[in-house]
Amino acid sequence: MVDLLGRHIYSSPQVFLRELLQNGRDAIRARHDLDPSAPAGTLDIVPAGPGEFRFRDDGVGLTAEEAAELLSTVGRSSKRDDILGERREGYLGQFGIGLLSCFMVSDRIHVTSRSAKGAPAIEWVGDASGEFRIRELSDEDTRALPIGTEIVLSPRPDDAAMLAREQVTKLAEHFGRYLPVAVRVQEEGGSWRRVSREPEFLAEDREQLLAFGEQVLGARPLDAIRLNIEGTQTRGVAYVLPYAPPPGARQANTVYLGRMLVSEHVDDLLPEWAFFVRAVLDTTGLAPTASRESFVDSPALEHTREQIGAAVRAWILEQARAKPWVFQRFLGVHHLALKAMTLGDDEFARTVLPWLPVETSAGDMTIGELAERYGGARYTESVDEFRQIAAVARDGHPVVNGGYVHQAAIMRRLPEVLGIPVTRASVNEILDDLAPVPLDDRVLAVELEARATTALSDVGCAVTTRQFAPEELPALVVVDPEVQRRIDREQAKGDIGGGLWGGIVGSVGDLIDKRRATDPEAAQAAQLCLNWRSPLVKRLARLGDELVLSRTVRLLYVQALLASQRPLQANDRRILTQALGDMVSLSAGFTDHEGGTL
Ligand SMILES: Nc1ncnc2c1ncn2[C@@H]1O[C@H](COP(=O)(O)OP(=O)(O)OP(=O)(O)O)[C@@H](O)[C@H]1O
Repeated sequence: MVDLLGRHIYSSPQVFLRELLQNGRDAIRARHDLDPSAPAGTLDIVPAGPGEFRFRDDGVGLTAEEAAELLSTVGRSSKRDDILGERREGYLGQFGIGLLSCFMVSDRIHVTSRSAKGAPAIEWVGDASGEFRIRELSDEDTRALPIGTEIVLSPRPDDAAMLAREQVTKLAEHFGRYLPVAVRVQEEGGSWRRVSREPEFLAEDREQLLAFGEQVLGARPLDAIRLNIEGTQTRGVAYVLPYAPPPGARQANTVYLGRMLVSEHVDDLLPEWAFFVRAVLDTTGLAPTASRESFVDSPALEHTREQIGAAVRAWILEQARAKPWVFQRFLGVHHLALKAMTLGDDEFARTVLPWLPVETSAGDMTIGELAERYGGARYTESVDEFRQIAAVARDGHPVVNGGYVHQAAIMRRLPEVLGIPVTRASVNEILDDLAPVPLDDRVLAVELEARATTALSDVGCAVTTRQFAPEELPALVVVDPEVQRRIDREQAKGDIGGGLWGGIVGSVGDLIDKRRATDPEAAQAAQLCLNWRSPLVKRLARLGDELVLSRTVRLLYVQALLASQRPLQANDRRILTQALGDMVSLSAGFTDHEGGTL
């Protein structure tokens, strides 16, 4: 029996105290059902020390007949509706096995009980081998006993610590601190220490509620959302975490059943997306499993989960509408969760999206501000594209960086959800977007393009000239995303060498080459665009010295690569070093071809 309980039903012998607390609390409840004027109810625990462990309640007690039926038969319970087989409302027990958990810490269970129904008191003794005996006490002995039940356990030497004061006090607090009856543990000198109290997580006072949240989370919560799900009589609070939980961390919600602790790690009571809150709840309408450490998956549980989700969602909407400062703090910590929520929920998206900040080429702003100021938006699919485009995007048409997690998907939803027109900005369009060189300068510019393209012939980069702001930016490198991918693949091919991967990567590259042969525009995809507004570029166009022009163009190319925040490849670094060396030699008037790099 002990083995069965310990290994298959209960996770730890500690639960014996939970089962005793629960039986005591149910007995008090049953006495009140019989007699509403009965005392409020007390559970007294005398830890084992010099004497034995005693647990006393002033509940309904047991008659000889009840004890024989209920205590001596596994699975018999007075708290179950025998016709429906369901737990009776207001009671915690239902399975008829709880008392047996005491065999995990003691070989013998000794029960003395006097029933509120007026029968003679009884003594019931059961031992772990399955033997039990029961006897009725004399009238005199019955009169000497208070109404209620006392359970005495004699610890096995191995389990002595489990029944001693320190551990018993800890367990009584752990499981029973919020029971709606007085739970007391006897101190060394004989006085009583009360461990039960009103649940802080149901406190009316907000400050008290937040102070308790701080104890639960180890840091002050961003806010406390009160929960009250009437359908399953579930009440409590959801604390908004002030930090982002580690990815993949399981939810850890604390749940009480009829104010008795079920678990501090319930992970299926909240919707999955609500990982940024931690709930502390009391329920009476959900059914526990036999181990009493989680809840049975049922429509009631599903309903509760949905209702909690709705409350958390309503809280977010309320902050977005009425408390922008709280919403900003929330966003700072949980923006990923929030973005994910807007993808699947239109109504939520409609309210929250205007408040969501985005990075644009005209600075950070919210989607609402973007729509108000510019009437619409352009966005990129990647951070890389954004960097290239942002450098030259005109003020009237800012571009949103869609490269962050969920951002591009959110941008695509704006027309449908908020009616804001949105277009995808692509690198290919940038050059078309830029102003052409003035007519008077065209000839000079075309000449410069040809000379500069020759200077960069080894890197395969065509050069164009356009006008754009700011004039301090002399050049831009514009790389078609497909070309960028190809460059990366070539790089990978070089790194990997032959072998299987080299072969696969190589054949993908070949496919692209074939496409390019039939698509002349694609071949032009990587370009260096010189800024005709830059005084440096204009001077360069009038420069007669081909060598200085070539080295300057190569330096501008590397500088433009750096400006687009792309890491330099080995070849780019070689160009930089060589061009710098050459420039130093040239400015020193050094023209000897033998020793230098010229
Ligand atoms: N302290 C007590 N006072 C009065 N009756 C009790 C007491 N403890 C147990 N009983 C009776 O014995 C029955 C069996 O108790 P047990 O703890 O084995 O199961 P349970 O409380 O009914 O259900 P569960 O296994 O879910 O705890 C109870 O239904 C109750 O009627």
